[in-house]
Amino acid sequence: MTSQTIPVDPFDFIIFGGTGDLAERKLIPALYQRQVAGQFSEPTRIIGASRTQMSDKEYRNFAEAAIREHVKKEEVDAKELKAFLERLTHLSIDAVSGEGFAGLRKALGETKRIRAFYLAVAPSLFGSIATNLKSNKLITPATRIIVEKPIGRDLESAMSLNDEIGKVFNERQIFRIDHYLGKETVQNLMALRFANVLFEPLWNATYIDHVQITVAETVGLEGRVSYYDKSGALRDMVQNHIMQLLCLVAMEPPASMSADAVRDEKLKVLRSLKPIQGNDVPKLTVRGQYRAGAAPTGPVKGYLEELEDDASTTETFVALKAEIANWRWAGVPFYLRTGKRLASRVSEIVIQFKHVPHSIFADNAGEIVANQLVIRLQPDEGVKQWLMIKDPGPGGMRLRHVPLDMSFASAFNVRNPDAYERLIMDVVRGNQTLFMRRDEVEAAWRFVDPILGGWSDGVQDVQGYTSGTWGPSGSIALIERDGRTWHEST
Ligand SMILES: NC(=O)C1=CN([C@@H]2O[C@H](COP(=O)(O)OP(=O)(O)OC[C@H]3O[C@@H](n4cnc5c(N)ncnc54)[C@H](OP(=O)(O)O)[C@@H]3O)[C@@H](O)[C@H]2O)C=CC1
Ligand SMILES: O=C1O[C@H](COP(=O)(O)O)[C@@H](O)[C@H](O)[C@H]1O
Repeated sequence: MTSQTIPVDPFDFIIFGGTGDLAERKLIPALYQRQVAGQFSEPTRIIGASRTQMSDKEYRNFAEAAIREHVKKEEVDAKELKAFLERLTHLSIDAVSGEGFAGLRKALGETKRIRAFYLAVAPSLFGSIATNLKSNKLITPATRIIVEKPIGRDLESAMSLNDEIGKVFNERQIFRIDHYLGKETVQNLMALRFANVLFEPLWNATYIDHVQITVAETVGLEGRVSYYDKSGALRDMVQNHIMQLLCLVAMEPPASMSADAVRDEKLKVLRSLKPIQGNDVPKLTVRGQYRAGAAPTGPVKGYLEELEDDASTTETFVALKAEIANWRWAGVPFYLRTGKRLASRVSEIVIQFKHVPHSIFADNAGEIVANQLVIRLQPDEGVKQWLMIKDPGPGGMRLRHVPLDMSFASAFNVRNPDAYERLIMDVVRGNQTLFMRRDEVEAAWRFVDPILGGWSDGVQDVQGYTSGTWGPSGSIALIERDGRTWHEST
């Protein structure tokens, strides 16, 4: 039996926003997959809550449609689907007026069972849901609350959101989701670093020239217009997902995999980031916005046309050069970039090692290319270590650059679970290792806030880039100024 199929204790899972987009596309399909994996014990129950009045039957129809739309056809099993749908009910609850919470109390009853409240609603509702849960005596010792990003739009709002939740729940009960931490390859990064003796001695400024983190998307707004235009790529992707990836690459070995051991080390990285502020903002950051062009799926509109507002300066692309001011990383740049409507969908981390200090080979042996480790997070998850070898054959000493290539799909013939599957089960198990602690979220905002401040001073224009390319020319200039180039992500 693998860890994916060890059953968890019975639990009650309540989704506030149970009829919303996140529930439909991610939460319900993820829960269904865990049913199929045999991870639920009886009597596990799932309650969708939202203001809309609907019968249990109507909610089950909604869930079935979500599963049929978002789970591969061959993974939908009639018997499992029926058993899963029987666990589902719907309650009409208004988070603001408090109407319906008494009904929730009645439905849950007096039980010691694990109780998880997933807040898949706008952050403005977090405080009133927490207060209503408390005043309706719905919080038991086995209660957990899961909150989605965005946790604030700057340090101040993040702190007040954390305060609101913290008035009702203690930190041990709060699970702040960053779904990137639930991705298989992101967890693999920890295995690669800390379960092999090979890399750790080289994992520092003596041997590493620089690090690149790319999270590139080909999609545009996907209907999330009003959220995205108020957010932009820095808040939407860098403050959370990319900062978390950077922490996992840069942190010291934690004492154990316990939640606080890992999170303490990540926090130290965030606190060691050199601030980017004032005159450094235009030098070290690039903001871009996509224009009309060709996506892999065909011609697409520009951001402003999609938005129907030609005054917006919201960035859909960010590149920045970060530095970590500590002994391990002093002088090693971390180049970060993310954007929508880019040339291909790829998320990867590139560790660029330094050149050998001296070549013993003749000039005609060919160039010695510095070693590179490429950790591909998605798609085609895997790890590629680029090495120099001798070209086979009798032609003398000719050097060749080749990859040691480990593709997870061909190495392990198993389904790659969605991040939400792993994270939801971790909530039930009470394991917070892959969830963000309050101080981490706030430290990430402390880094991001001065950049946002610099941008809002208007000294740095948003640069247009054609959809289907790798972003604005400023992004290429940012890294080429340092005599380096972006890894060609294909
Ligand atoms: N969608 C996504 O991919 C992602 C979303 N998120 C975050 O998750 C949260 C939910 O997003 P999303 O699902 O897209 O949002 P939607 O707008 O699609 O859904 C919102 C849900 O909240 C319910 N709701 C609204 N007001 C109330 C209320 N007063 N009381 C009770 N329920 C209410 C709605 O139902 P009803 O109107 O019937 O009450 C609906 O079920 C947001 O914070 C978002 O930023 C984070 C990452 C990704
Ligand atoms: O959190 C978010 O992530 C998605 C990208 O997630 P992925 O798992 O598909 O890589 C992004 O599209 C969205 O804008 C952002 O809110």
